[in-house]
Amino acid sequence: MEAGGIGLALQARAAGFGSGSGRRRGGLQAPTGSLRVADPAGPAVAVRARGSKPVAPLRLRAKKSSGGHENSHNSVDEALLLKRKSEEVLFYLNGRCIYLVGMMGSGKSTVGKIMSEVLGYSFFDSDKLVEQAVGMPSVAQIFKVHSEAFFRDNESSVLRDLSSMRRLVVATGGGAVIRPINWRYMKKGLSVWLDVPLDALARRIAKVGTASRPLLDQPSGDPYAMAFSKLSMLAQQRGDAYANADVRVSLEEIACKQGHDDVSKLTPTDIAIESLHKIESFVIEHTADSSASDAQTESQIQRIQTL
Ligand SMILES: Nc1ncnc2c1ncn2[C@@H]1O[C@H](COP(=O)(O)OP(=O)(O)O)[C@@H](O)[C@H]1O
Ligand SMILES: O=C(O)C1=C[C@@H](OP(=O)(O)O)[C@@H](O)[C@H](O)C1
Repeated sequence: MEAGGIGLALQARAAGFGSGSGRRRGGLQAPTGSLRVADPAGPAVAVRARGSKPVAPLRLRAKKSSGGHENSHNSVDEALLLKRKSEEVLFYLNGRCIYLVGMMGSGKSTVGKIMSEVLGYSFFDSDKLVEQAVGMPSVAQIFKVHSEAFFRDNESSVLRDLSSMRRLVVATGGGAVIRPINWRYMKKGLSVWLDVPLDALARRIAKVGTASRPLLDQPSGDPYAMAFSKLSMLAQQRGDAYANADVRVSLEEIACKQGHDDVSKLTPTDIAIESLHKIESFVIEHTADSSASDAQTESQIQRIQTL
């Protein structure tokens, strides 16, 4: 699927609104739904969950991204480096999707948009797709009106539907890594963990506020201290879940390579370049013997399932 020229219709019936044809999980009616890719060059491809009944499709234009960060390109050199790297990586990717994982505020959306732009991929933010599927304006409201479990069910449905598509960069929600089934979907493409120190995350979150992130939302207190303490707790609960990603992009490592130790000096473009570089190395290493690497991926998924 090429960026820009694709209309994406999200047909979804949210959990609890349906007639009982979906999976059951934890006492909830699991969501059913589908993402439909309508390619102007050909017929619409419907990827529908078995038993799901589509209702009024929501039209969602795959966004051609603009980077979205004031300081995304430091210099012409950086932009050229990014472009050159993306051209190399495209060859190896062969249409596979990229899933960005990482804690809240790690830059999945910001870096993901830059990557999608240079790769000519479409960008999707899975939180936004969940909001559309459920028909609510924000994740915060979904948590409040329904529950976290309801949100997670819908998140899994969105990832399942995305997993049958190609040429996407997907910014996943920070908690998508906790469900093994989501890894089965994400392993259809390449997953990239943006590993950002908690201190930097808390500083970013304190700057933008926590209203859109219900797990961090606090009515009072010092924004940085509250964000730091909640993020630390979540990081501990999530343990090694992020490390299931195919590649890890450590901001501390990038800063170190640049000869300093201040991750706040790194631009989203620096991080996008490093992500592409790591993806390239991973793919080269794992395509040497593709049948062996398929088996490796399957055994990795089995390990995740049994954790
Ligand atoms: N490299 C960076 N340096 C400084 N701020 C950043 C960087 N990357 C992202 N941000 C900012 O941090 C906040 C969270 O970024 P976002 O991309 O929304 O994270 P996520 O999608 O992982 O939750 C945003 O305000 C964004 O502008
Ligand atoms: O870490 C998490 O559990 C969550 C992260 C959020 O996404 P971002 O990582 O994009 O903020 C969003 O999915 C929800 O608030 C839960």
